[in-house]
Amino acid sequence: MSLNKVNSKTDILIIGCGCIGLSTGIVLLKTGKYNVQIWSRDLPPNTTSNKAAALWYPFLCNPPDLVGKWSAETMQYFKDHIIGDPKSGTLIKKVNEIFRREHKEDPEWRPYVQSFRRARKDELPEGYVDGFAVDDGFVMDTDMYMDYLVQTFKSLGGSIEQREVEDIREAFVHYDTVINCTGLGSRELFKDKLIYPSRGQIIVIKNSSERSIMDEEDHIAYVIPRISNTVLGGTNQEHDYNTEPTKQDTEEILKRVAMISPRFAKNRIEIQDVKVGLRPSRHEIRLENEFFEGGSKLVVHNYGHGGSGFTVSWGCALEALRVMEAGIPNLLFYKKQQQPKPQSKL
Ligand SMILES: Cc1cc2nc3c(=O)[nH]c(=O)nc-3n(C[C@H](O)[C@H](O)[C@H](O)COP(=O)(O)OP(=O)(O)OC[C@H]3O[C@@H](n4cnc5c(N)ncnc54)[C@H](O)[C@@H]3O)c2cc1C
Ligand SMILES: N=C(N)NCCCC(=O)C(=O)O
Repeated sequence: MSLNKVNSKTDILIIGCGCIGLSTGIVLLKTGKYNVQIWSRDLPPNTTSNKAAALWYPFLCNPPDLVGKWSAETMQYFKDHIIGDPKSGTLIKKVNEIFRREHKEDPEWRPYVQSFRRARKDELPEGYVDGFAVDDGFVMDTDMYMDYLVQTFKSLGGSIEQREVEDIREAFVHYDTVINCTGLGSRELFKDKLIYPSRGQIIVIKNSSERSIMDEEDHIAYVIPRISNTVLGGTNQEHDYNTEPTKQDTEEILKRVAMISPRFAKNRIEIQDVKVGLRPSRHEIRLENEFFEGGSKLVVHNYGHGGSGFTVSWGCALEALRVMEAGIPNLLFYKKQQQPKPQSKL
């Protein structure tokens, strides 16, 4: 009994076309063992992923040890396969996280990131006494990067269909193995009430700046320079589903950013755009197998990346491949179990 196979490759469906679904699809296609199709209700640029800042730096995401491992693997993957390609919209940019109070503890992901160091005094704006630094951090011009992922996925033979899945059994009609990269959509599709929105608003401006700088100690303030513009942020309103920007949040963000980067206090800021995204927040990333229909169908869950989807994307994609390949033999076993027993001749 074999799985759905065409041209001796196993057919896999991915639900979701955000940074997680696309990264996972690319990793599967690069093995040469799978035909991969994506079904997704929204396509770039209309995904949460497209609303991200985005830079490499763990944030609002757990569990800490795995996020550290997957963040480091993602940084290495970017260095090996992406940053050198100008079409990717990525740039190496030092990042500083700064604190108004002394911060004795290093971040939990420190053991995984060799380039981590403490900030120098000259990197701290007035009123800040401590900080972290990652000199080989990098940023993504999000829409450019998302288009790059779509093009890479398609160039490897992947196909994308705009299609909402209301019941996972729709997918099982055509596929034995499905990878769930629906982010916040898992709240409905898999009735996972542990995943909820954390609303983030950002401002896109013309000015650029030489580094990414963030204060996330008591509130959120960040400046993230990109190729074509700079992102100022942000907010983190849990269980808030409002996807419309508010004037109040814009004013709050500008006030907070002026404190971490005085140049924004002095210069007139030319706002190009204001965006809102709902981070898929969960107490921890769900990256595991779940069997359905008596074990004859496999769903690999890969969702709940909170404020770090881009930062852990490739580490999680590689883990999803490993988890899926550990699950498929059981699928075959269950399918064999369900085959009708040959009638005895006696
Ligand atoms: C303001 C803001 C700034 C951020 N900045 C950063 C940053 O600097 N660095 C970083 O690492 N992360 C950042 N993030 C977090 C990052 O954006 C998310 O972690 C990431 O986008 C999650 O990716 P995803 O693919 O899981 O989700 P999504 O991008 O939401 O993709 C989910 C996909 O599944 C589809 N889908 C859902 N349900 C169904 C269904 N039933 N049927 C079919 N399709 C379905 C959706 O249409 C969508 O295509 C930021 C987030 C926000 C809001
Ligand atoms: N430590 C961070 N990554 N914060 C700054 C980037 C924005 C972000 O991740 C979000 O708003 O979710």
